Amino acid sequence: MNEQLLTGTLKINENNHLEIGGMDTAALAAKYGTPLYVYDVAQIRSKCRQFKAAFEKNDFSYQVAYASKAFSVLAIYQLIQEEGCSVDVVSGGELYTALKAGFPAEKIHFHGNNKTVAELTLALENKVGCIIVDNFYEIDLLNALTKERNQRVAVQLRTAPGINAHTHEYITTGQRDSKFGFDLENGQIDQAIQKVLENPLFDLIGVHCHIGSQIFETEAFTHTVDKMIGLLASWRDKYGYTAKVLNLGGGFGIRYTEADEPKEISDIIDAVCQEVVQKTGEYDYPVPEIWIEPGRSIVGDAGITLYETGSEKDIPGIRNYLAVDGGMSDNIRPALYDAAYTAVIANRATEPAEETYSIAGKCCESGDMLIWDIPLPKVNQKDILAVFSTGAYGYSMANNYNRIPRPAVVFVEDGEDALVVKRETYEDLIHLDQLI
Ligand SMILES: Cc1ncc(COP(=O)(O)O)c(C=O)c1O
Ligand SMILES: N[C@@H](CCCC[NH3+])C(=O)O
Repeated sequence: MNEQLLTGTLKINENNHLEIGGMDTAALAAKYGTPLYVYDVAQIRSKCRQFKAAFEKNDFSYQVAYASKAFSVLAIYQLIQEEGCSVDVVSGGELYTALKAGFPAEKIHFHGNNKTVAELTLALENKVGCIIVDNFYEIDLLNALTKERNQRVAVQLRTAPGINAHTHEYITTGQRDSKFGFDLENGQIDQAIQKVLENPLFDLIGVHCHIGSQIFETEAFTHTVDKMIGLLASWRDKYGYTAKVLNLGGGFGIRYTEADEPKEISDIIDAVCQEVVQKTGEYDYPVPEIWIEPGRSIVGDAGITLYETGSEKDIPGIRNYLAVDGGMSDNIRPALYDAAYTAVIANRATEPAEETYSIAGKCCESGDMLIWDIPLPKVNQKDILAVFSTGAYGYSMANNYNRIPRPAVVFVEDGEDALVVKRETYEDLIHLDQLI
């Protein structure tokens, strides 16, 4: 096993078991059952602190807003609050969860490309810190709602900056052909700012962009900085408007497998800050606060999923399928994006690889595969398979296909474990159903 995958508190203990947060994964599987999501709390804290420290080292005003779509449950909002970060939410449901967790409303940023009146009203009623306005329809809705309520609201305008970051085409959101934000090239962003400046109840604090997800190229971020500061300088010239905030979104890549080489958080933030200083200097523009919205890079490699191994189908000369007790119902990313993961037999972690397996889920779908062709020791039934880096967009995209209950989620830290989401029961599955 590649040692690089042992991030955070992951290690192999004296029993040759994978350990996380000081807890033996085989013991966790026995205690809570499988599939089980396990999060290394220290690693989440460390990521938040790395982002913050990088901005502080550069003497920047900033907000690190955890993009909670990556993993949105009560306990994560509590943890993010403890670490002094803000959050970004993209729906009434995420907003509700954050508020229920006691997250301070003024540190919640509300996103979405089709926010409903009910969602905007919930955001206004609770006085969220900022609404990131995505489109003309939303400007009109928010215009009407702020006037009706005579309520001032801080807004940012979301732009599609036309940066084509090198990533999977389905998760690239910053390019021009995108459903998100106002186009930068065709004048729509200028129409948008003019409309926003007309309403005295809008406090336009700045501009937002997000160029995609799982990005490794620092240049994609610095290039975005150039474009955005150019936009802000043009707005100062045309409208006499000076922004307080430049929000660069999220997208910082993590290691899923040995093939991934993510940059250090501090190196990316250093480069971004230097570029901001350089470009604002060129335009003689006041250095804005920089806000970012990391999701994956905060929780992604802090999470692992534990499965129990079950049936095996060996087709000699073709492939050896090894099925686990979960699959696309708890991690849809391989099926959706061809996302690659790697894994280890958690209860025999240092045994040498002897066979090649393809890890299948238990859903009634041929595409329900978690990992193709992974070398592992000879697997027994009821071994524990630990899949690495499942903390982002795993549980949050889990579903009940085939009426498979969603897994439990456990937080571990300093040798203590805490159940933060119960395993769904069959009773939960029919909870909303009604007989005719
Ligand atoms: C607007 C916005 N901000 C932040 C994120 C978080 O991205 P990531 O999890 O890649 O950091 C996303 C998702 O891609 C997003 O759409
Ligand atoms: N859900 C995606 C990322 C989408 C990012 C949200 N804008 C993933 O699993 O990688």
